[in-house]
Amino acid sequence: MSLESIRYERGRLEILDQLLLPLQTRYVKVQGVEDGWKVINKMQVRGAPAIAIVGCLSLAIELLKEDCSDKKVMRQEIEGKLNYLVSARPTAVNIKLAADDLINLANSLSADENVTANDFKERFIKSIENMLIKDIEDNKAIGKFGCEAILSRLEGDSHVRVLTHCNTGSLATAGYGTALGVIRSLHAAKRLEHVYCTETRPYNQGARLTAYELVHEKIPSTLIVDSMVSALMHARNITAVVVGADRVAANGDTANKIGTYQIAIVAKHHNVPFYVAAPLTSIDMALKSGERVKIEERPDREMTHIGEHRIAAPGINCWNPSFDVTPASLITGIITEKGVFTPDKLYEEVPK
Ligand SMILES: CSC[C@@H](O)[C@@H](O)C(=O)COP(=O)(O)O
Repeated sequence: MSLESIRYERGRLEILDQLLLPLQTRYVKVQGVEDGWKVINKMQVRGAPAIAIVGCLSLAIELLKEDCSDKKVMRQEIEGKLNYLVSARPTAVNIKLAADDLINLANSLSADENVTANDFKERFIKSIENMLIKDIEDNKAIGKFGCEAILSRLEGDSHVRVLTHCNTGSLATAGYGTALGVIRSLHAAKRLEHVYCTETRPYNQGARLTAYELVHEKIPSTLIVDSMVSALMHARNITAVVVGADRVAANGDTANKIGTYQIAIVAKHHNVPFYVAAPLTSIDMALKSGERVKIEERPDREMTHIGEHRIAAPGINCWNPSFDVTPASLITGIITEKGVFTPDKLYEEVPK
């Protein structure tokens, strides 16, 4: 069974505390929007799709407890709470797009005279709950399309060696994963020889989370530190790089975990195809290019310490941007649940 980052049943939400992994497995209760904001902001739950789903589910939990018979009041509260949740982390677009959709839904339910306050609440909560199912379905489709795209470039039935960065698996989504879903699909098709995952400093999503998932799934894998990527491509004949995304602009520029950009440059140099695997909910068509993506800067402590242990010289200044933007020109294809798009065709071909 794959790892479960989000446990939900109506009225009850728990998330696997990713700050404690891989050494401790502890679920944290999310009792409403305030808790939702905190677990996202502290990165107890992280990964663009998981952030959106947990944020919205925290609202579902809160709404269920409330006894409100005025649809207009409910609509107004919903909008305020969603905007608050979006502010927990700024770079991933999924939660913003989900919030926009939910605000539209709340507006139309509120305006519809045939909808009672109870119907409003029920339909609104149901729509949030559906995100869990849809995310897994989308990830499986991403896995299939990505697997086909990578294999289509090969001659015969040779096996592939893939490099990935950060964590894009079950822990970052409702299940299955995006880039890690592609890797899972290659493995299921018995065409994966090996996957290499980067440590992903400073928060170590690769060493702590991806490595944990790969070991758990018994997928043949090796951990490297971020500065080994060039050496790996030179020495190990990598077939493809697959990474996730926090926000893909309309021209294909992609914001993802810090370090993605330099991997894309190295891949270009070594003629290794570089894929971004992301659901359509990670594509921000309102943003022309990656130039204006707001890049979250995280506390120095993530760099200076590992756990409670200080590793950096006291007094040193730190710069800790959590994401970078890979230009579209370095990206071979964007793998979505609707197929694989080259960045230059993204805007015109992706179903709106
Ligand atoms: C399917 S997760 C895609 C991205 O969100 C992932 O690659 C990433 O950058 C996660 O960053 P994080 O800071 O851990 O939330």
